[in-house]
Amino acid sequence: MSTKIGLFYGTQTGKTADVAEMLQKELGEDVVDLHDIALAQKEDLEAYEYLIIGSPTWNIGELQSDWEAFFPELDEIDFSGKKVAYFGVGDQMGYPDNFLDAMGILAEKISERGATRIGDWPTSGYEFNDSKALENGKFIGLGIDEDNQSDMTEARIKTWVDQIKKEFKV
Ligand SMILES: Cc1cc2nc3c(=O)[nH]c(=O)nc-3n(C[C@H](O)[C@H](O)[C@H](O)COP(=O)(O)O)c2cc1C
Repeated sequence: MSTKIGLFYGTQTGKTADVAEMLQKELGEDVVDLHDIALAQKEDLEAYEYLIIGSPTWNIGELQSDWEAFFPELDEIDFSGKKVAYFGVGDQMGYPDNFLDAMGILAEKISERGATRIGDWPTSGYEFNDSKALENGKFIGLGIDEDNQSDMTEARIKTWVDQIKKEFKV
């Protein structure tokens, strides 16, 4: 089992890939392996005890298409004993009723398969109506909005990385 963190992301127009790279830089290139889910196999996820999962939301409340294609395979992975953190990329002004839904859809499935979730994130500083990524009044992972709040991305990443470092104990 690798002691590194496996970061798996999907992206349509590159924004989630950019955020994935920023997270890797902040956590350390020797600590994080980046994987585009479009090219990943289930064995790639199985190899890590610590995972970060990232997806933008597309088509009003849907997973990004490569995550959608991979989604049935999640049912074949045993996530018990794995710690998983999530980040979502979305547009709170354009899609206020479905902000970051994909992050919630992935976390629900992966938690169902036995994973321990880390990396909750406050909703203050965002304006939206509803999201599938909410639990007990918090986001279940980091929320990034490159369409409306790109100036906040760097600080959000820094704060979240400090937090998950402690929660992962890396
Ligand atoms: C047709 C369309 C539908 C979208 N639907 C949502 C949505 O339901 N919720 C959301 O938060 N963002 C939504 N977005 C915004 C994207 O998630 C956002 O632009 C994101 O940065 C794209 O990431 P990517 O470049 O990694 O694909 C949508 C964008 C488009 C163009």
